[in-house]
Amino acid sequence: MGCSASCSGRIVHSDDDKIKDAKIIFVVGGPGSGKGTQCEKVVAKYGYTHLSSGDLLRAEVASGSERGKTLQAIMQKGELVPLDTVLDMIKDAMIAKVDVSKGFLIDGYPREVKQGEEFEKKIGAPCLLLYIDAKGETMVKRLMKRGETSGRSDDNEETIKKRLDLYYKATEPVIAFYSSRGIVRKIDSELPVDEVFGHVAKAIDGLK
Ligand SMILES: Nc1ncnc2c1ncn2[C@@H]1O[C@H](COP(=O)(O)OP(=O)(O)O)[C@@H](O)[C@H]1O
Ligand SMILES: Nc1ncnc2c1ncn2[C@H]1C[C@H](O)[C@@H](COP(=O)(O)OP(=O)(O)O)O1
Ligand SMILES: [Mg+2]
Repeated sequence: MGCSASCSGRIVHSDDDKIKDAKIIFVVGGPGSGKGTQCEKVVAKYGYTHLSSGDLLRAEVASGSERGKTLQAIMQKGELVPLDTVLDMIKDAMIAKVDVSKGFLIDGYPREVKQGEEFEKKIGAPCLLLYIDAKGETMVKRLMKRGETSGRSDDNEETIKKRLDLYYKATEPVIAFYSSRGIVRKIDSELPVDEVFGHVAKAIDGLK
């Protein structure tokens, strides 16, 4: 299903089939928990493709497009951008890389259960969810520090508080949703970066 014979008679898999069959890892955790930090290390060790929804959105903002301006206003308030926007961006980015990718780290998505459901309808199922867990006060401290140099308009005290509240309300239920499927690995991100990565690597090595 979903395959078609090309003119030469070879079986051709559509882009949709290829991304559906890719190895997909969701990386979920609060703002400042260390998702991006760990993803970089996974890329270095395993060669997976790192797709951060936040980075994709910030690239759109940086392009100066009309859509980028709308997105910027939402992100500055610490709110979630519309589901379709972020899912389309992720899907396009996956299609662009699927032929050369060993697997995908989807960082910062899903941010709510509905995003997970739509991802599975339009793309495919994850084989692992890395739950990067840190205390609220740790996340705030890290983000305030990151804000000194990040240039991110959402790394300020007021927006950080809103992002954290939204994380607890909307994103934590994502973890319960996937726990029942047995694919969640909880990673203690209070530890030093390399120790955190030791646990991340163990979770990835446990994949078939
Ligand atoms: N295990 C850790 N210990 C101390 N600081 C960390 C750790 N992981 C990340 N950080 C720092 O916390 C900040 C947020 O990390 P980042 O990876 O950008 O988080 P996220 O992508 O989840 O928002 C960064 O400045 C990073 O250097
Ligand atoms: N999956 C998603 N759905 C809706 N909005 C998203 C999103 N991912 C990112 N955004 C928007 C809202 C976030 O507050 C902002 C920054 O996201 P991020 O870079 O993933 O933050 P962080 O890495 O600090 O957790 O971008
Ligand atoms: Mg990040």
